[in-house]
Amino acid sequence: MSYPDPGAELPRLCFLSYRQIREFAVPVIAEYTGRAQIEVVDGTFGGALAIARDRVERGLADAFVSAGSNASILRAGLQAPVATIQLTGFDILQALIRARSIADRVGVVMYGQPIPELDAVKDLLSIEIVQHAYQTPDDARQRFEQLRREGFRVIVGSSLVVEFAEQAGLQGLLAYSLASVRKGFEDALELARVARLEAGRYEQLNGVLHSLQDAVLAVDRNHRIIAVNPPMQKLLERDAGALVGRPLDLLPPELSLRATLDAGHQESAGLLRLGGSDWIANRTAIRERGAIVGAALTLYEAGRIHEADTSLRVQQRRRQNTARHRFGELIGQSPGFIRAMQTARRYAHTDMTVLISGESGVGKELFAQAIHNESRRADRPFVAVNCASFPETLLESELFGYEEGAFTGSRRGGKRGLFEAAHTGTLFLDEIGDMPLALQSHLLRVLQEREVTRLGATAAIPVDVRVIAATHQPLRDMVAQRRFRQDLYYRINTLQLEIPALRERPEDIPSLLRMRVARAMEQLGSRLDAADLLAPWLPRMQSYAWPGNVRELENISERIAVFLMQYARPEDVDYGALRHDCPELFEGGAEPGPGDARTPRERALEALRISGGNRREAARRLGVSRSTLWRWANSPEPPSF
Ligand SMILES: Nc1ncnc2c1ncn2[C@@H]1O[C@H](COP(=O)(O)OP(=O)(O)OP(=O)(O)O)[C@@H](O)[C@H]1O
Repeated sequence: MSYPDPGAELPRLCFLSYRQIREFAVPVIAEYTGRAQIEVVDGTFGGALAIARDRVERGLADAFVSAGSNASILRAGLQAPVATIQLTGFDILQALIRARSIADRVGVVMYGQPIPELDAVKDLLSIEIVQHAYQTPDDARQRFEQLRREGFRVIVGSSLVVEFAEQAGLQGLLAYSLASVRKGFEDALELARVARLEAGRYEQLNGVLHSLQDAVLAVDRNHRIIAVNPPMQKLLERDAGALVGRPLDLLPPELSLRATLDAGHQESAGLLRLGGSDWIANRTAIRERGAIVGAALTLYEAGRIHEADTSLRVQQRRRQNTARHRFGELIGQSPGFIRAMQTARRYAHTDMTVLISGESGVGKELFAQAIHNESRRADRPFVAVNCASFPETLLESELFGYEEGAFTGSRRGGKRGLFEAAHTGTLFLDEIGDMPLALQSHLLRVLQEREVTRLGATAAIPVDVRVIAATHQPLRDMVAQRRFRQDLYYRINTLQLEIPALRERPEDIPSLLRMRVARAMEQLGSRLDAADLLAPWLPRMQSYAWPGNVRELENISERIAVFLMQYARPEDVDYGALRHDCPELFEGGAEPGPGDARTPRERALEALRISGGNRREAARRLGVSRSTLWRWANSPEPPSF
């Protein structure tokens, strides 16, 4: 017995037979040197199938060659190609001619069915021929014994029968011809070639199956497992050997593919719990020419989908939902501003809802971004929405998303809302006071339950979002007027942050102006020094009310930069001429007139004098709060900048 080299490139054939045909085939086997590796195995005593299975399991044979009953047994019991050495009528004729020279009574015992043509041959050869067919080796022996008892001395037959004859001292003649043996080997070679092609294809598919992170299992139409990849083996805590070929019923009922196999029922994104984890399950029917021949189950760990979802959201955030500003970029040294910064920094380290209040343009969004960027959510999305800039219905679908078909014109596949987009990050709700009352109830529900239900959907999606809201309106007054829901007010008002108006912190004006004018001049290509040039205007700027706060200051800074561009040298600047470019700075009323260079303290004292000491009136005249008026009036020195 010779074992072929498993790494060989040549097709590997396994020739399983009884001794007679084995010995007879030796010259044919020799012809295949260089074309195939042939292992010759003794298949006597019904052990052929066990040997063949072993070769299949160890991957040592691409195809098998055998004859008679052995071939039938292999075909029935082996998941591998089997070529049969077929007897032809010509083979039998040749054997009978040889037999005629020895005796005039010849017995024929063959595997399978009796050969009808033998009766015609009998007359032709003018000898007595009695034929029997057998199905099993025992059957073969009985048929042989019967002929022996009947006095037949020469028996033509299969390898097994020839062996019986020799053991009994009779003349046995093998019915096979070398041509039939050769044909058997040729068939086996062709089967091996096709099997290798299929194995290659299978290996590729198997490689794909094995490289998948998802757990995959497939069954044939008889509910037997035909494929199972490593993640599925791990999940089931059994290796492939213990699963492949076994009925699916042995596994937990959650994995059943019965409905898919029986009725073609497909399932996508079903949820099941197994091994202590949640899994998303897909069930698909495997069809061949329309008929269901098997089914496959794919499981994705729900946690992984979450991760993928988060990373997708993070990527999207990189594109659009990013907070750019940090505390380090905020300009301001006034006590009020520094207090606000310190408070905001403390808030950044919590996960609580913050309500930022302050006039328009004071920097509420800037603070919200800085809080986000200093929080543990810094590398997660920051999504900002201005509640005042959407009509009610649109704002609702923007915030909460909608399901496909939720309303006429809704997008296919639906749309996720900003709450979902901000998942794991921060949602900045600007101008929350402008949110319609009906929507306020919806928002409150989402904040309390920490899950959103898209419009038109039934299932809620859990969201982990920190909310920062901002308002320029007095929300408390709005609650009293029933324009803002009290319960929502208390829900979002957990941490309060008040950003003082710019006129209440004139100390911040010079640095903000210098910074903005310098940046604008640089962009315009001017080499003049903004800081020096601005100095003569500063008292005026500090006494101006800045109703648009820092946003207005930025706007005026740009106009100043354009104004200064017309001068080549600092000494040429006509300071009074700015009145034409920035008339608001030079308007009268409570504001200082043109050329007014008074300090805030002087202005506060003057206003108090005019108002007869009435602080409320003086503050109103100056456009500042009473506390600012008090601070200005009590500042010993003009504010430094
Ligand atoms: N302390 C600061 N330092 C630097 N820039 C600032 C500062 N405060 C505000 N800004 C700038 O002023 C502009 C207005 O700020 P922001 O949009 O944050 O104000 P807001 O209070 O949210 O306004 P609105 O209420 O109108 O939405 C922005 O360009 C911002 O960069």
